[in-house]
Amino acid sequence: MATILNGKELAKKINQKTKEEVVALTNRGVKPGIAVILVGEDPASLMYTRSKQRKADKLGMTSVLKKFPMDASQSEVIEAIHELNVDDSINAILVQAPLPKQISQSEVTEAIAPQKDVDGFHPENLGRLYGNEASNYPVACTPKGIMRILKEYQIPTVGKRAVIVGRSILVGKPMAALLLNADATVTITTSHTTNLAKITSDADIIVSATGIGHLIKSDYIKPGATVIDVGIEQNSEGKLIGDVDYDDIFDKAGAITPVPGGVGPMTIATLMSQTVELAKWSH
Ligand SMILES: Nc1nc2c(c(=O)[nH]1)N[C@@H](CN(C=O)c1ccc(C(=O)N[C@@H](CCC(=O)O)C(=O)O)cc1)CN2
Repeated sequence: MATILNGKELAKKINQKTKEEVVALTNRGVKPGIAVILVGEDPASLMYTRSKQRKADKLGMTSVLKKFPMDASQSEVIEAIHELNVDDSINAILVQAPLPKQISQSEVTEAIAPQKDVDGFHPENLGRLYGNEASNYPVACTPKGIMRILKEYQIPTVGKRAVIVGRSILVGKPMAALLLNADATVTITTSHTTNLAKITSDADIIVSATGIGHLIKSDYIKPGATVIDVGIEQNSEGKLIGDVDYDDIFDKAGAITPVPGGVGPMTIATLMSQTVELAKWSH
């Protein structure tokens, strides 16, 4: 039977610490501030941006939401980013993904000042991550949150085989760098990889981030493997499911993150704690 890696509980602990740090910083005249840019009306994105704002408010930070219609131009969005880049009350800026087709994720990301790039997607910050620089730069929140889960549950990475399914800038690529920096042997695959099950069943740690519901079944894992599920979608019955067929692998895996309550809450908790770090580094 697998150990359940409870991201929701760990996120609560991290949020409590973040709250204390916000109080301490605010008393020193530095109130951390986050700005979220949302383009369009995608229901999931609306929910996530609201939840980021609510959490920031609850933790005592300044929070700003800049909403643009679905047909907004890239230059309008970049203009808003330039204003936030020079706004001293804002330490962290993020543009909610996915974006409509007329807007390039990489161009808007590059417009964000690297020292305010709380998502860690700016090429300068990705370069620092791949260069394994020691500290003081932001890292993508979902992979950083996953590393915190591994640490909390004392899951070793040194010398272990890790297989990542998905190669996005949001999860797959930064996850690979973090695991490499933690001395794991890393393979990046995608849902198109030939003989995917053969590769994943060699892994001590699997991180799946494809958005394909129940892709990872028991024949994809080796006994005792740690399985991290980043996928999230609603099935035909309206139930939230992940990339991993939880019931199918439960007796075979060593540890597993549930959906919901695993990686998702850690993404938001890491976003908040990283906003505080950016505020500290800026002073
Ligand atoms: N600019 C960014 N865009 C997106 C990111 C990101 O890190 N930066 N990640 C995802 C969406 N996301 C945050 O933005 C996110 C997704 C899921 C959760 C979460 O807590 N999920 C819950 C379930 C919630 C539900 O009821 O639907 C869980 O897993 O328990 C938080 C944040 C894409 N865009």
